[in-house]
Amino acid sequence: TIALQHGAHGVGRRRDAAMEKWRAYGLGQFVHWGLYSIPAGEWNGKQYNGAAEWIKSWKEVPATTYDSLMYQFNPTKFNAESWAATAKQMGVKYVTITTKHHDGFCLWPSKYTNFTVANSPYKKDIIGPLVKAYDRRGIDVILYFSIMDWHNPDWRYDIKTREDSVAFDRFKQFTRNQLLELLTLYPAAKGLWFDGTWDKSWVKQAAFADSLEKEMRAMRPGLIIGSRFRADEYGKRHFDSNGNMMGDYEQGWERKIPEKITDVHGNDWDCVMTVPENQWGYSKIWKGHIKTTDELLEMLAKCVSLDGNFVLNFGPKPDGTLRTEELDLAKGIGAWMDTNSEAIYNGEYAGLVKQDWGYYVKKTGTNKIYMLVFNVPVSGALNVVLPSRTAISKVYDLGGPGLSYVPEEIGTSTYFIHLKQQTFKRPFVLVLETADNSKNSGAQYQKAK
Ligand SMILES: Cc1ccc([C@@H]2N[C@@H](C)[C@@H](O)[C@H]2O)cc1
Repeated sequence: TIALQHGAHGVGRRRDAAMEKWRAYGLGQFVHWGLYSIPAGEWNGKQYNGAAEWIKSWKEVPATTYDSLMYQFNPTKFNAESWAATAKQMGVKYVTITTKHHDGFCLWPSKYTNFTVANSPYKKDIIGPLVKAYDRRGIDVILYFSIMDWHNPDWRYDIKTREDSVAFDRFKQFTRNQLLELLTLYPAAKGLWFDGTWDKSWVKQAAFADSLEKEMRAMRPGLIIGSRFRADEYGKRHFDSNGNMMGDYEQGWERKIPEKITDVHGNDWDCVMTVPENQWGYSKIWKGHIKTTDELLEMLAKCVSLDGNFVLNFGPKPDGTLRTEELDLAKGIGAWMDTNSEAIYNGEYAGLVKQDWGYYVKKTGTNKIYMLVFNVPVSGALNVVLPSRTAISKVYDLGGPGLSYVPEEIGTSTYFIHLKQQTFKRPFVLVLETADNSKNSGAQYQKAK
């Protein structure tokens, strides 16, 4: 291994209560809201074909004109309680909220810049009410913060000259000031979700970022920070020069999901996902495929089955309301979670052979296995292969307590669970209770004929 001053400071998973709680969340919500929500992907009647929250980077958009959107920010219908109630009904356990995106506009009244809600017609703090509304419903809050800040004249993409270095030193102090300000103003926040950290200017700040991370963790014991915040002294991001993960969980799964357990290297991780192909901020027109409730439920199941959390993005409208499509998805996911959330919360990788019918989830600390079924085979027989000397002692359906199943043993620790009905309208969950078979002779299952 290479001697590193600013590499990963912990190897393996954090075992403290705060991180164990994060690991158990299963389902989260992302909220992208800011000035970009006003143009919503359109400028002078032309469609921006990138992600709506990146419209300031479009050559058609003069930066100063974009920044004057601050004088239009007046979400008269914003109600933090209704956003949090929607999230609660959906069954999310944590929410990640943009405090400042790349454009530099702050949704809290920062005293380190004028480019904040305080100088908009709305005037009031947005972050405070959101933290309160979500937190009092038992939904933990994570604050999204973009290091890259297109509004701040001291921002640099790289540091080439003395002048760059002087300016960027000011920028680093500004960044530290804003982060300590956020932690001070919103002590209920459980973590920080960093973005905008890929440019050389920041990647070169291994020492500064490392000491800032230490300072923030000292200020807020248990604080959760992902792998995207800082690079090591060789510029390695997410995983340091010895291959150890930076931060507390892997933040690489943006709009993509790992295929198999070896893809996640035994680390914690979350997947952040958009409803359309690639829009985080509110976009008037959603082009391409819009994910359905069942698609999103399958993504959720896949993430939890591979030891991760699934975080679905909402892009509220400039008036502060949520768009219909997102409200409908929240309802659809919430309805499924009402019946099946037991298979999502406190779930982890079950270590069983993956089958075509769906995903296994093991309840942390138990021998309870959930089968989240998305693809019913024509045969109606769900194949289950358990570790040798393990038997199924009981199977039941989370959705219908009356329905029970008798597994047919077709080989050593290998079963078919025969489904009685043939049509299923919704994904469903079977619960397996397993027992050590080595001493068990009277297991309740049919011997193969
Ligand atoms: C190339 C790229 C950079 C930043 C992003 C930001 N990360 C997401 C979580 C959104 O905030 C998006 O704007 C997306 C793609």
